[in-house]
Amino acid sequence: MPEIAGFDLSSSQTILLTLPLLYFLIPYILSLLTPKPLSGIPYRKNRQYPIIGDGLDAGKWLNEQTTITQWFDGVIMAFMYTGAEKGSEWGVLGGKDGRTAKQMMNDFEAEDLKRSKGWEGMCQMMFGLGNGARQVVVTDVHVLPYASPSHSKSVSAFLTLPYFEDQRLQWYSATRTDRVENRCDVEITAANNLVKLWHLKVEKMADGQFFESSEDLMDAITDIAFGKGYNLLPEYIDSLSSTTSPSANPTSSEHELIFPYDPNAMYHATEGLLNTLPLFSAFPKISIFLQSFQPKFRRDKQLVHAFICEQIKKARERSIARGDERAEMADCAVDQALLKDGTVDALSEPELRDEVLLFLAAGQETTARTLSWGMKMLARAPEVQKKLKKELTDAGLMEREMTYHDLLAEKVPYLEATANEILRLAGTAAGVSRIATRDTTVLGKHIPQGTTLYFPLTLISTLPMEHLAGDPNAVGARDAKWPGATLKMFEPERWLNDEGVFDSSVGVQSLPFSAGQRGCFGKALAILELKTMLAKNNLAFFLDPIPAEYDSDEFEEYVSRKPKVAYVRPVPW
Ligand code: HEM
Repeated sequence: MPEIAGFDLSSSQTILLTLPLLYFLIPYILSLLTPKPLSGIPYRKNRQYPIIGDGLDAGKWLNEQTTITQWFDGVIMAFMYTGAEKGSEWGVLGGKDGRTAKQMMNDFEAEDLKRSKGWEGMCQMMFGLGNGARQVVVTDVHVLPYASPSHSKSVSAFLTLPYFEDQRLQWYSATRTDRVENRCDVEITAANNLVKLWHLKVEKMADGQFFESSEDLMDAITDIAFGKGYNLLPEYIDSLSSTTSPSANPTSSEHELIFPYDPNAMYHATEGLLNTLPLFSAFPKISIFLQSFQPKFRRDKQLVHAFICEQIKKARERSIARGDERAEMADCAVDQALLKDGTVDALSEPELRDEVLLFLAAGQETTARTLSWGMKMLARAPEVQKKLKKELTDAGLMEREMTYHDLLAEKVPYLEATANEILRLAGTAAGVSRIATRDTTVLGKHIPQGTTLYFPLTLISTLPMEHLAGDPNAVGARDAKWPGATLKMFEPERWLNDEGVFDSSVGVQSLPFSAGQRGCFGKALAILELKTMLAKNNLAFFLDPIPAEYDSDEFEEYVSRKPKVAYVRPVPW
C-alpha cells in the first residue's frame, strides 16, 4: 500500500489524489510540448497541437491529395488577405462548413483581393520542438538576398550527396557564367536530337493526337550532363526508327499516343537513386541509414557510381588527348566538372563523382520540369510562339546552326523574355529556407538563432508587390512596375521595355533560382539549356493547343514541381 507523509493510502484514495495532479500536470506537459510562436508574428493560434503544431491540419490536407506547398501558400494568403484573427482559423477540414481542401484553395483566386491592414510580410507555422520548429514565412522579396547564408533545411535530405553538407562545391567554376560563355555545343546536340525524335513521333501521329513530353525532356537534359555517355535520345531515336507503331493509351485517352520506349539500365538506376532522396522525411538521416540496407538502393547506387567513374576516366582521357584546359572544348557537363579552374587533376575521383551526382540531383529534374511547364505555356499561347519564331528567323537561325552568342538577350530579347517568363510561372522550386545562424531581426521582428525562415518563391512571383512587402509604402516605382492583376498570366512582353529591350531589373519578385550566397549555382547553365531547347523546338514546330479536357495545371512535388500531364502536339510549321 502506498504511503504519503506517514499515512497509508488505499488504491481508491491514491486514484483520488492522483487525478487532480494529472489534471494539472497533463495540460502542463502538453503545453511544454506545444511549439511556441514568436511574438508579434501571426500564427494559427487555436490550431496548435503538442509536438506536431500545425501538422494535424497540414496532414489532413495532404490526405486530400494536395501538396505541402498548397497548404503553406493557402495559410500565407489567409493571413495576408483576411488578417491575423480569421487567418488563424483558415484551412481546417471537416469544420462546420465541411469544405474540402480543393474548395478552400479557390478562396484567394479573385483579382480584386485587398491586403489586410495588419499584414507585415510575415507569418509562422510550427512543426516540432524548439526554435527549429518555427517556420517563419517571409514574403518580402527584399529580405532573401540578405538572409543568413546558413544551410537550407531541406539540405539534410541530400545527405547521400556529401558535398551538400559542408557546401564545398568545388565544381562551382564549371557552371559560372564565364564557363558557360562561348559554349553550347552539348546543349545544341541534345536539342537537335529532341527535334529529331519529335519529327519521328509526329510522322506516326494522326490528327488530334498528342503525347506526353516529360520524359523526352528529361532525357535531353540528362544527355547534356553526360554527352555520349548516357546517349538516351540517340538510342531512343534508333529504336523508334525501327520498332513497331505507337499505341493509344487505354487508361487515359485515345488521343494520347504511347511510344514504345526501353531506356538503358543506367536510366533506371539513376531514376531509382534520385527517387530515394528523403525529401519529405521528418528524419532524413534515419531514412538514409535504413535505405542503405535495401538491395535495390545498393544496386542502383553501385551502378551509378561505377558509371560516373567510368565517364570521369574517359573524360580525363579526352582532356589529355585534347591537350588543352579550355572549358568550351568540353563534350559534356562531366568534362566541365573535370576542368575546374582549368586543372584536369584538381579533384580526386570520388570528389568528382559526388559533384556529378549533385549535378544530377539539383540540375536535371529542375531544368527538365521547367521545360515541361514551358511547353504547356507555349501551347496555350500561339501568339507567343509566332513572335518567337519571327525573332529567331529574322536572326538567321533557320538557315544556320546557332552559337552561344546568337542566344544572348541583346540579339534575341523575346527568347530571353520567354525563358524568364516560363521560369517565373513554372514554380519549379516552390520555396527556399534559411536557418538563422544567430539571433537577428527581420522586418523589425526578433528572430532567435535556429529559427527557419521560409521564402515562398512561387507564390511571391504571382502576387502584387505591395501585398508582399513588409511595408507597402516602401514598394518603389520599379518594384511596382508589374500590375498585380496580370501576374498569373503568361506574358513574356512584361520583361521588355518600350524599345523591345530585355530588362531583367523589372523582375524583382521573380526569383526562380533564389538569391544571395546560397542561391542556385547552376543558374547560368540552366538558362542556357532552356534557351537552346526553346529556340530549337520553336524553329522546328508549332505546338498545337491541347484541348482543355486533357490539359491541366495540376502538379506533383518532388525535387521540383512536375506537371501531372505535359502533353504536346508538335506540328512542323
Ligand atoms: C530551371 C532550372 C533550375 C532551377 C529553377 C533551380 C533552382 C534552384 C533553387 C531555388 C535553389 C535553392 C537556392 C537557395 O536555397 O537559395 C537551387 C540550388 C542549387 N542548384 Fe539549382 N536550379 C536549376 C538548375 C540547376 C542546375 C542545372 C544545376 C547544376 C549545375 C543546379 C545546381 C544547384 C545547386 C548545387 C544548388 C545548391 C546551392 C547551395 O545550396 O548553395 N541547379 N537551385
